[in-house]
Amino acid sequence: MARTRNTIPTTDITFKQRLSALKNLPELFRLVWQSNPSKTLLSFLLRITRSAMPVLLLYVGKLIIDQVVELNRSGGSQQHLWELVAIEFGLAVATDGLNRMINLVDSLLGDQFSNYTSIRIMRHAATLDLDQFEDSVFYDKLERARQQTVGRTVLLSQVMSQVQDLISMGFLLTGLIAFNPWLIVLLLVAIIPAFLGESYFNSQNYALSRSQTPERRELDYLRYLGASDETAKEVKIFGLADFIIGRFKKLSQKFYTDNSKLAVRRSGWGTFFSVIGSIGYYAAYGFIIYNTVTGKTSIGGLTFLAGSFRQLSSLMENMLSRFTSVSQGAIYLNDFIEFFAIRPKITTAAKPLPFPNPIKEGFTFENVGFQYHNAQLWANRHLNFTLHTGEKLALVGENGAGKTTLVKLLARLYDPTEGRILLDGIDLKEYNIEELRLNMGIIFQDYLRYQMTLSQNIAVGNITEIDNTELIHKAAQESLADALAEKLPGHYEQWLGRRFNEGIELSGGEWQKVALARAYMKDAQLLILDEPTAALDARAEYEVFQRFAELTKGKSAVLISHRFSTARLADRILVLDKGTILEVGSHTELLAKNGRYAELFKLQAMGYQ
Ligand SMILES: Nc1ncnc2c1ncn2[C@@H]1O[C@H](COP(=O)(O)OP(=O)(O)OP(=O)(O)O)[C@@H](O)[C@H]1O
Repeated sequence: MARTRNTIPTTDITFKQRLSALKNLPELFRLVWQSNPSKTLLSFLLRITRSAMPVLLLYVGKLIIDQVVELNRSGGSQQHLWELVAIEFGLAVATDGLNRMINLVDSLLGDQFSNYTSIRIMRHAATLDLDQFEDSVFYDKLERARQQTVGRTVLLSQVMSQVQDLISMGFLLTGLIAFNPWLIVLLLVAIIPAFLGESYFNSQNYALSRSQTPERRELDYLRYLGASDETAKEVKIFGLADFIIGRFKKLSQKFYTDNSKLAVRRSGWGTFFSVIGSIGYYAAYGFIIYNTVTGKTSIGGLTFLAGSFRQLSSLMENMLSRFTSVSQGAIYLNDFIEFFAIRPKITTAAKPLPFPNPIKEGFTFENVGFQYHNAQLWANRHLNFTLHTGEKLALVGENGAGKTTLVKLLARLYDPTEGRILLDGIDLKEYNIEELRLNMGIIFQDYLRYQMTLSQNIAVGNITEIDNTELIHKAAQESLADALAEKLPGHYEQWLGRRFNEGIELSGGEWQKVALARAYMKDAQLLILDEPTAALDARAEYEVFQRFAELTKGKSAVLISHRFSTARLADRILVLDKGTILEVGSHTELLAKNGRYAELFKLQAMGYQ
């Protein structure tokens, strides 16, 4: 499906939006706490202790200098001086130790947090509807939520550092205010322009990166097309390398140009603001020196105040620039939170009915219509028929006639846009959805080729039976995949596909037999095979259907096939055209009718003559 371009605003993100994004931080803390409460607490305690260190070090430094000056001037015992030096040494060692512990705890916590959120994303994604995945706006959101796993870990340690610096500042400010409150004004003058600049450029960065999401996805796709085992064959045969590389170059160059323009502007303004910051610092420094020279402050006081001012200004600068990235991270967090706020529309009723076992009447389509999200045309319309218990129904029709969509509706991968589907006279929506799917064995034409072992590939049909070797072997026998298992060096434990080292690639027909075995893993009441034999050779197809007929005796089945040799085996055939039912009947009835079915059947038969 062609994805529409996401309508992302490329305008600036205002300061207000930035502030309001901070409301996401409690949610971040909640998630961090959930991923590991004890490490979160430890990190917090370590940071609080660490935040007292700068002011303590400066203060002890002041006492040392004043003591040295005093001893120089009037002599006396040096004991107190050396005690102070020992304290400063202890503080310096403790600061270093705390830094290392904070880094360690943060990185361990970050890893756990990242795993925890990745698992939450997968869990939530598993609850969502198929059509939500097919919606490009949703897809972009999912992509950003996924990409931001690392970003969120960084955000976490930034927020923690912010808290730590804030407390450090509180300590330092107390000292500075006690000396002269005007120094605070100088501090603000030095810092605020830099903050506004940072804030502006960060919002530009965010808007740019957001607007680039669809292109970034295309770049990833091109990277995959250009260098992957799955695509190599077609890329070679069609000589697509230059085409793909050309498109990649064009897109990546555009990315580079947009990003570099912004980076250059940012760097220019950054230099300007840092000069302003230096002016503010030296003005304050001069003021303190003047006070020292005129005897209002001791030399120890000079080092303490100058040190405090320098540290405060760098802390404040750090905090303010970190604020912009924290708020930016918080805005990104929106995507994450919004992703979790998406609720599936296809759900189980509040008081679901148990799935009937056995099914008495069957599935009845009552004027069912379905239109895909963003599609102009209806994929199915005015469907009225009953799939009776024990009946084998074949769906035939040209490409795009709506056959696969019809079975997706049966499995409630989508709900009808109009009309309803009844099971034993009751709306399908009233039944437990998990039970419904448990009672259906479906193999789609685009089934997955899991890069796993043969036995796992079969077991996915009923994953709760993954350790039931007997059942897996039986399913393989029924789908003719057992001969394949014998042939493979690792038999049922043979790794399939080429992605991993010991993997062996299968032929299309062999894969299909493996996929078919999945349908036999469950004792399903309804079997749906969507073009199950397209890749099988004539003998295999004949055998598969012989067995299928035996194995599904008394069960309902829906077969989608373009091969009339397959379709004719069904009790009844539904001929679909542009989503609606054109003809219904058995093979003989439809031939006698001499309509579309007869026409297509004769066309195919002619091909064999
Ligand atoms: N995920 C989708 N989003 C939008 N439109 C879709 C989607 N899947 C199918 N369609 C459209 O719905 C119509 C019916 O598709 P469907 O896959 O049901 O046809 P089909 O009869 O199974 O075709 P085929 O024989 O080619 O497998 C087609 O026009 C197709 O373009």
